Parts: sequence; C-alpha cells; structure tokens
Amino acid sequence: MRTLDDLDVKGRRVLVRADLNVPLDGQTITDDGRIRASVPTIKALVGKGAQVVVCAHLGRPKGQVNPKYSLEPVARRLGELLGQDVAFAADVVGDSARDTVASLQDGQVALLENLRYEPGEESKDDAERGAFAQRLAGLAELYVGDGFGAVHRKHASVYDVPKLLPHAAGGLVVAEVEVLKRLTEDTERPYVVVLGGAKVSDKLGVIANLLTKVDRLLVGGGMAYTFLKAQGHEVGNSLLQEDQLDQVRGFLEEAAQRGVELVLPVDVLAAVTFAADAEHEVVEATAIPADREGLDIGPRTRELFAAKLADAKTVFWNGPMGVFEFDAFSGGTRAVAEALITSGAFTVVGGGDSAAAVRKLGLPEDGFSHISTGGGASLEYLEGKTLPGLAALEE
Ligand SMILES: Nc1ncnc2c1ncn2[C@@H]1O[C@H](COP(=O)(O)OP(=O)(O)OP(=O)(O)O)[C@@H](O)[C@H]1O
Ligand SMILES: O=C(O)[C@H](O)COP(=O)(O)O
Repeated sequence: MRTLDDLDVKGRRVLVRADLNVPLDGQTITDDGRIRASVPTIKALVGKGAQVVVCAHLGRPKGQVNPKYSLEPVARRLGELLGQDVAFAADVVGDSARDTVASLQDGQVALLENLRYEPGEESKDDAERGAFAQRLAGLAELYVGDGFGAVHRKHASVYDVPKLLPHAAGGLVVAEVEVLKRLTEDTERPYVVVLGGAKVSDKLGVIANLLTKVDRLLVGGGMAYTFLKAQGHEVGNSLLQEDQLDQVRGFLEEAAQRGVELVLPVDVLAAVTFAADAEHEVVEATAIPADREGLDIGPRTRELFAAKLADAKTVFWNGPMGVFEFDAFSGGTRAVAEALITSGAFTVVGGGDSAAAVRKLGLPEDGFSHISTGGGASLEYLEGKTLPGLAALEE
C-alpha cells in the first residue's frame, strides 16, 4: 500500500476518508476516540501544506438527510483537537461542499456533511454508487483512505473513489493493519475471541470463519440471545435475530465438531424495559421471563468468562457484554475488560463502542495491547477476508 510519504500533497486538494462514527447523546459526543485517532493523518497533511477535505459517516441515516446524524458537532470537536478551524459543509457534494472546498487555502481543513445522507454512498447498484463517487472525487485531486472502521464496507467513499484518484493509505489504516496482522500469523494459543454488542446480524456472519481459527469463542452482549433461542430457550424481549436462528444452530454444531469451545452466558440481568433505571434481576440464561429483556451478562457468567480468558495467550474482543451506557448494566463489560487486562495475553479490543466502554469505565487504555477503531472491520480482517477499502488502496 502506498502511504502518505508517496503522495506529493503540497498545494493540492486531498480527500481523506475518515471514520468519525462516534457515539452521541443528542449533540454531545460521549466518546471522541475515533476523532482523536483521525487527527495524526489530518495533521500530517496540514503540515505538508495540503488543502484537506475530510469525509465520513455517522450512524445509519440510510440515504436520507436527518439532522440527528449531522457531523456538525464532530467538525467542532475536530477543530478543537487540531487547534485550527474546520470549515463545515452543510451537504456532501452540493453547493455548500463545492464552495467550502473551493475556499480552502493550503494547510486548511474542511469536513463534509454525513456521507450516508446520499443514497449513492451505500448503494448496491454499481452505477448509482459510481455516479456518487464521481461527484465526491470531483471535490479533490488526491485521496487518502484512513477510515479503518469502515474498510469492510463496499461504499463509494471507501471503495470507488480510490479507483478514481491517485491514492494512499493514511497512518491509522497502516497502523491498524500492522497490529491485526499479528493476530492472523503465528497466533499464540489459546486464542480466544469475545463477541458482544448490538450489530448482531452483521457480525453473526463472521462466526463461521472464526470457528476455523479460534480455540474458544465467548458470546455475550446482544449477540448471545440468538444463540440461547437457537438452543430452544425463552429470551423474552431481548435482542434477537430471528431470521438467523438456523445459521446459529449450524454454528453450535460446527463448534462441537471442531472442538471449539463456544461459551454462552449462564445468567443474565433481565430488565423490565430498556432504560438506565429499569427494574431488573439476575435470572438463569435458560429461563428469561417472557416480559423481560437481557441487558447484561450476570455474575456467574462474568466469572465463567474471566476463567475462560485467564490462560489465553491471544484475545480479540469486539462488542460490549451489556448496555454499558447504563451504569446498572455495565458490570459485565467491566468484568470482561478486567479479565483481558489481567490475562497477560496479547489483547486487542476493537470497535467504536467497545473502545468507548473501556474509557467510560475508567479502565487503563495501556492495559490492552491495542485498542482498534474497527469493530466489524477488524472481525472481517481476522476472518482473512479481502476488505473492499484495503483492496482499493492496494491497487
Ligand atoms: N444485551 C444487549 N441488548 C441491547 N444492546 C446491547 C446489549 N449488549 C450490548 N448492547 C449494545 O451494543 C452496542 C455496541 O454494539 P456494536 O456491535 O456496535 O459494537 P462496537 O464496539 O461499536 O463495534 P462496531 O465498531 O463494529 O460498531 C452498545 O451500544 C451496547 O449498548
Ligand atoms: O462503527 C463502525 O463499525 C463503523 O463506523 C462502520 O459503521 P457501520 O457498521 O454502520 O457500517
């Protein structure tokens, strides 16, 4: 992959695809880790005298303009972290974007509005995506791919634009790939992967492949309930991917055949509703009342998972064990994070919310070997898949 050193950027307009998909509470950014991770590449380009046009997505607005997902608060925070103004374009490729980028001087930075306001960004139709990519590429002369958390998406800004402009990988992408490579080559065993979180349908897909690589797979968070249901248990109102139950039954069988330990929760915190102050109790994972939803793993599961991590030599963890944003349901995530820290293994935490959880819980970031900005992206990398955003940068 070409890097920033291979691009002559002075006085030229450079489009940087970053991953600025941060958690928000209204207009307030609750964790700015991904913005901070994007700063070194942007600063390097500023230092080289480029005109820097940053583009990124926030949430999943599905091709519609929705102020809830505006990147404006992110532009402000990026400006604070860079120590210079960041001009914010109120659209992605419209008049505002064109005017904003045209007025950039060397060393100045602009951020475009949320890429996913445009249906072309995520379109499965090559022509529609390509047409949007042409408009986006038209805003700049060079392209830098630095949004590691989104390199697994075959989206216009990730996959198509680098085909249209001279390009290079940014420092974040280079650094992330270097660490994740260590997990795919000569992995020290036992190799344990811990999966949780809420993007269940996305991430169930990686399990088939992971089962060929790991010694143990611990499943918690919103992921676990589809497994419990597949085993025939009641999961109440818990997060459930009904259409993937057969697939999950297949994983359970395959794990048994391969001798991979697939470890599920034995108890959960079952709440009456999805709320910070929801009334809740510890129940057996096999007996969740029909009117309750599991919002965290229970105390026995925390001990079980910690025991399964204690002798690990390599661990990858993606996805919180519960709704850690609510203090009452953050204990499972804390327990797993602490077990990783004390394991002495080579430990990688991946994902926007997983990394945010580590910081929110006040755990030392240097207690882990690496905190990756990519959740789904890291998992797909570990599967050994060709990721569209990396393939495009390699061309
Ligand atoms: N039992 C549960 N029920 C509902 N939501 C849950 C549960 N457990 C965890 N979550 C939620 O999962 C979310 C994080 O999931 P997600 O899969 O997006 O992880 P991530 O680390 O951000 O990875 P990525 O970077 O791929 O998005 C958190 O907001 C958390 O509240
Ligand atoms: O949060 C992430 O994993 C990345 O920003 C990608 O977001 P997506 O899962 O909505 O594509």
